[in-house]
Amino acid sequence: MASGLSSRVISRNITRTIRGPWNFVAGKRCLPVDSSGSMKVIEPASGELLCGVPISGTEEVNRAVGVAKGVFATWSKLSGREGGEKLLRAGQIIRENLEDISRLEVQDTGKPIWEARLDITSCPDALEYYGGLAPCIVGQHVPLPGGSFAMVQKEPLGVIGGVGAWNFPMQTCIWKVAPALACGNTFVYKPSQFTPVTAVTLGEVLADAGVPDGVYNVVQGEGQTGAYLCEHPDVAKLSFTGSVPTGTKVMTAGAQDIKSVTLELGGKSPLIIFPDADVKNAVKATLMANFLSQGQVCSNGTRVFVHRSIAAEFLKQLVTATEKLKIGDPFAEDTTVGATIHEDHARKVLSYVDSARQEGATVLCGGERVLLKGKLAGGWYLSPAVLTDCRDDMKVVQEEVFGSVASVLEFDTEEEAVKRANDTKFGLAGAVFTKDIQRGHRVANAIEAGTVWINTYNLYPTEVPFGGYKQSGIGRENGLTAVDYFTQTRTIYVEMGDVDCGLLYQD
Ligand SMILES: NC(=O)C1=CN([C@@H]2O[C@H](COP(=O)(O)OP(=O)(O)OC[C@H]3O[C@@H](n4cnc5c(N)ncnc54)[C@H](O)[C@@H]3O)[C@@H](O)[C@H]2O)C=CC1
Ligand SMILES: C[N+](C)(C)CCCC(=O)O
Repeated sequence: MASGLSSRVISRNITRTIRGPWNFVAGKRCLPVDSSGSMKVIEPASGELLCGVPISGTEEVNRAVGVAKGVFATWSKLSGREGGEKLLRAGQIIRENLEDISRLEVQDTGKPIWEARLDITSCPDALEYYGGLAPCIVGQHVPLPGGSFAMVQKEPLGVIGGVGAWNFPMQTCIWKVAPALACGNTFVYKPSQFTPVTAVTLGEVLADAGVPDGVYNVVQGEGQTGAYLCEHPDVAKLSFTGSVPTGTKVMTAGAQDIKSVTLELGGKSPLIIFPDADVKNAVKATLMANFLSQGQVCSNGTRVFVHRSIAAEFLKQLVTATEKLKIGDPFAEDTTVGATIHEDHARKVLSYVDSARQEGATVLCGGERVLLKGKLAGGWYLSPAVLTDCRDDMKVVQEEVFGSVASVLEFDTEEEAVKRANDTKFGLAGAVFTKDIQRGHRVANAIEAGTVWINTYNLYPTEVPFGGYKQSGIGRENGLTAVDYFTQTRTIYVEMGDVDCGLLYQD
């Protein structure tokens, strides 16, 4: 049979406007069967109502999990090539609709359109990677004494419950769904209440790609809906992205039924710049490490350790580059800073700048609300902040701000920089900037984090694992490693001789 990839006859049923219904169960958009009210979703760019979304109750979560459980037997029995081909096709559909989906993501998140295009491009990257990998998810044959042998099988877990954050809505969802489905699992996902849109778009994409109804489902709601999903006895595994306090709750819920749990949590990552570094590249990386998506990125390198000998020059270049960032309409092609997700979060980010000032930091630029005109007047636009005169014990240096606030700290020796870099409860990421290859590797190996970049920042190709040390999480997403987190191992022992039971049996 011809591969779906060579065929251009794929129907396109993607909803391109902000329009409900917002649940996706059994292969179509639908209303929840029970609901405890409606969420008002605000468009970050304007502060105006984007849509109202009914909150799914226990009955709806039961329905979605039941549907996913019902189709598990069919989906998990497909060969890797049959299932994988559908994921490849889904990737192709997203590529062909990239602009429309990116625009939905901008409306939902307030991030600049050029960034949304990059985020959405990473979605087919993941679908294609795991679609291609699916036929290679195989077990082992283990020869044993006397001609006996064992088959070690990689088996899916069952229904996966996914809960996501608001900063990378579709990417976060697909990083979970693509490997989970490639391993033969089915899925129920609850997006963040702030960004309900593109998880539903993914349902339409997968349906168009021929993924059977019920393999992927979406329920909507706040923490309570997430909790129902995590506590559901028929959910085999939980995969969560969000804050540490909620991650703790998800893990606690999982503990009740001994569910496997993957957690992608927060960070307070170090970016260490040595005197031999290329300063322009270090400045570019510092922008990437702090100001993408309005600073709302878990892996951000918000503790910028700069060697004292180059600190003045580095700060000069960093402030110049930061002041050139263009705050504006997220849909404008030249905008580099869009809207913060919502007012409460913006106020929290600004409160960190205030606390830094009170503790003695100097704000070299930014850290203020910028009022835009017309339709954008209600959005919360914050100017990216660069802080100096920082100390390790300041609140802004200790806690995850999740906003555009870079704290610059000076250091004298490599040993000191590494020690201070690791003095945190988090361990998601880090980076080292140097032209000295030995030092680069030595420091990268000493940083206690799941990802360390040498001479760059915030790149996460699908091919490489991503996840945290310490309180930044458990488990890994992406790469071959993700397969281990969405499968379980069954050993079948085949006896080829007589049963040897020692002295137990006497002829
Ligand atoms: N990956 C990361 O590092 C992220 C960190 N954050 C941090 O968390 C702060 C709060 O942001 P939120 O979106 O409110 O993050 P959150 O961790 O509260 O929520 C993340 C997701 O978990 C759901 N949830 C909440 N309570 C739950 C429960 N008991 N059981 C299951 N699911 C539950 C939420 O509805 C949402 O979908 C941010 O200001 C930021 O500091 C937020 C998003 C991502
Ligand atoms: C990989 N990344 C950083 C784009 C998204 C990971 C989760 C997060 O920031 O919430």
